[in-house]
Amino acid sequence: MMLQHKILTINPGSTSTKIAIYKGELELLNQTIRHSREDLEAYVSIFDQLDFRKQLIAEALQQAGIDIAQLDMVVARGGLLEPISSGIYEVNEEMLHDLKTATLQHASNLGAPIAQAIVEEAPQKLKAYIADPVVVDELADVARESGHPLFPRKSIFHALNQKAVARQFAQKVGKPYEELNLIVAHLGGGISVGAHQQGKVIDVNQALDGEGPVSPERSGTLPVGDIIRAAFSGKYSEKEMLSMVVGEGGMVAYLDTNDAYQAVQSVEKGNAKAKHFFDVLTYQVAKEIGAMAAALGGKVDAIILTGGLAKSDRLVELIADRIKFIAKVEVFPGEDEMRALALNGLWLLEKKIEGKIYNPHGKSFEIQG
Ligand SMILES: Nc1ncnc2c1ncn2[C@@H]1O[C@H](COP(=O)(O)OP(=O)(O)OP(=O)(O)O)[C@@H](O)[C@H]1O
Ligand SMILES: CCCC(=O)O
Repeated sequence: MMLQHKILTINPGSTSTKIAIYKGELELLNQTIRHSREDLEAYVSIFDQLDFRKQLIAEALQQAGIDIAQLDMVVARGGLLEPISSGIYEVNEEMLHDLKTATLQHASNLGAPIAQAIVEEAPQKLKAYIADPVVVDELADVARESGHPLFPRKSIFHALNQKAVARQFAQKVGKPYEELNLIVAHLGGGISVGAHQQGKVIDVNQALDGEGPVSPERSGTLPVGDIIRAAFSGKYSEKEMLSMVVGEGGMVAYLDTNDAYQAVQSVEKGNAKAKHFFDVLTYQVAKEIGAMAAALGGKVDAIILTGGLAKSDRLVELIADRIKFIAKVEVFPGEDEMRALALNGLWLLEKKIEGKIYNPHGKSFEIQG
């Protein structure tokens, strides 16, 4: 029987806020509200954009004829919280506090507070949730150390899309996700490569500002001694150094664009610089996949390529040629984070999964109903 729950999903990004409405698994609305650089520059911190973005969502819903009184749930993308296990979490005071005071700024920090503000305005009893935020942490103990006890590794990656495509693959091959060993490479503005061992991401590069392959907007792993010397050279401010790592690193630094689609097109037209960059990017992605194959002890059922860059046959081929000796390569081009949020909400409403409580000072507890 088709269930008819209505769910609003919200995904705040650096230059846009995406919203979608699902009725059961059916998508009724999927809209990207774009924010100009000038609009966002008016706000000192990402959190200051809360009312601005919430208001735009309210207007978009009104224009689409969606009444929040008809919603059964609001699910948003989670932000840079304390490390937590995979799942769907009800928005609570601790979560809102941690997001407001988060050291790392990321637009997804706005997901929970926007969702909460919307449910508070609803005439009916309505709850706000986040699902599989970027801080999902299932690292194996051996994967937690870096090379210095002061700097343990962190699990920050595209958990929402990685888990969603891994589950889609599992469904396709008719096996539970929890029985498969998969390597998932999310190739977007940032790149994360995760080792999924029987349903847990036991190792993954810290894709926000720490490790991994070069990507369209991020530098990935950099030679740390050279970075320290540059930071203390007096030539650069902290802000400039950080933007070399995220925002103005990677392809932006090499090719002066964050548009990988256009850059790949220019390779077809003979742009040697762009060709070299993508040879490097695909080489580094393949190396990271090799590392994750070792993390899985060589037992790999499949390698999944996903994200915006996986829409390019050229890039997929360059990566696949180097790693197909490990396992078969599956491609899930683009990302479907809105659907992944909605499905988490649906599974909760249908009681197929249980909601969790965000409580960073203890464990996550299952809640009733
Ligand atoms: N057909 C294509 N070929 C190559 N690159 C593409 C193609 N389509 C989109 N892209 C590129 O994919 C990138 C965006 O990917 P995606 O939408 O997964 O990233 P994002 O959501 O902005 O960031 P992130 O995935 O890190 O959250 C852009 O650089 C875009 O130009
Ligand atoms: C790794 C953090 C998620 C993102 O790139 O947006």
